[in-house]
Amino acid sequence: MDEVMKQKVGLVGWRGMVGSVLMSRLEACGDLDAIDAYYFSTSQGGEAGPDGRPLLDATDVKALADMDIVVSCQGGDYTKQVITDLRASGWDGYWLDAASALRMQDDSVIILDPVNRHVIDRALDSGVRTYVGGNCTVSLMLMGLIGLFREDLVEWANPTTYQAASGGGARHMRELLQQMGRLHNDCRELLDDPASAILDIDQKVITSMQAPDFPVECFSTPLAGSVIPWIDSLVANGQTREEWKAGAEANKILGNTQRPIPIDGLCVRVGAMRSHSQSVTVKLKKGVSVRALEDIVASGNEWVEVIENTPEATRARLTPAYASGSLKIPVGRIRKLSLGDEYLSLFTVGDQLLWGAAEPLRRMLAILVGRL
Ligand SMILES: NC(=O)C1=CN([C@@H]2O[C@H](COP(=O)(O)OP(=O)(O)OC[C@H]3O[C@@H](n4cnc5c(N)ncnc54)[C@H](OP(=O)(O)O)[C@@H]3O)[C@@H](O)[C@H]2O)C=CC1
Ligand SMILES: N[C@@H](CC(=O)OP(=O)(O)O)C(=O)O
Repeated sequence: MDEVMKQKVGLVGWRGMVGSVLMSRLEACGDLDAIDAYYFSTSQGGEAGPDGRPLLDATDVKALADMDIVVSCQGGDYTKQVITDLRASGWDGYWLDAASALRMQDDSVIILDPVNRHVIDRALDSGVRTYVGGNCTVSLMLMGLIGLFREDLVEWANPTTYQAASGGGARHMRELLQQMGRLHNDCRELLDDPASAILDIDQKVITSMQAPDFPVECFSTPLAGSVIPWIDSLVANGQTREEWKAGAEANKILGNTQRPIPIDGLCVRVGAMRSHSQSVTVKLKKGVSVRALEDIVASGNEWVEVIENTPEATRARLTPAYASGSLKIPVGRIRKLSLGDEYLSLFTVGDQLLWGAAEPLRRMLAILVGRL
């Protein structure tokens, strides 16, 4: 029997942070064996790639056009640099992208198949060729809350996020740790002395944070021991781009083109490493018991874990420390607000490099090669 021809898949950005997570998932899930992988680089063309063959030049449109599928984790500037010429060359392969550049275009679909497989399948049937991973916070919110959206219970949602340093990229993660180390170092002597006064230690921390040589090149301000209630640029009405994405992207993912659900809130950077958390107030369309709501949330997908609303369970399993490095989507603190029976409060966490970036791409590739 003839062996089925494997599709040629160009991997761009595979050695970056998101790309590395994607590569390890492709390997762990056996997807690499199902494709004919070609490795590209914007800076190391010609050097040996991970498969021993020379890396292809990621800006070479002819080399890209030889692929059936291109998966890019290289960033939006790269996408903008090549996509127009690539499409203009007549290439009608599938472009899968982690960057936001093409997300809101009419001819692209935002991929999060446990949430919108129906949207993806419809797009594939109608010949759509561009599939883009969603913003990490948006994807993680929908992974946790999709049960509520499916039951048509959400009148509006108001998330407040607690976003990890990894959302800014690898350099930001390093800077957070440098800041933590600097704070510890500057108060170490007092900290080691059990008789020292806590306010003296605290003064050392304040002085350290405010020192002109405190490392703030990436965040522009201390994050360790602090929070930053601003992510990305200003768009309009005082909203940041990260906040704008919540409503715009979530409704596109859900396929709510006619009647978008209002989703807006505040995005905050905190000193977590790679898992984003968010506290969401949901205005329900009708009063439903907490017990029933827990079941509905749990039914969202196989990765959701409903966490009992107790201090023990919350501390053990509703934290970045628990979710990081896994596909788990814990959802907890599920309770009604004293504002009324239709006001639901909950908290959810997820690894922003997995469901927030690499995993939707891996799964879309698996869909395209018939593995999912
Ligand atoms: N960070 C995040 O949380 C998310 C990021 N994204 C998207 O993914 C894009 C890539 O993000 P991210 O993975 O964080 O970016 P990285 O900076 O980690 O990697 C991007 C590229 O930098 C080049 N590079 C240069 N020096 C090195 C080095 N020493 N080690 C590894 N790579 C190096 C590589 O390209 P080359 O081989 O061509 O030189 C690599 O593909 C973002 O621009 C964004 O659009 C999407 C969702 C979340
Ligand atoms: N902006 C996100 C990370 C990110 O890359 O988002 P996007 O894929 O929408 O550009 C964060 O800072 O946490």
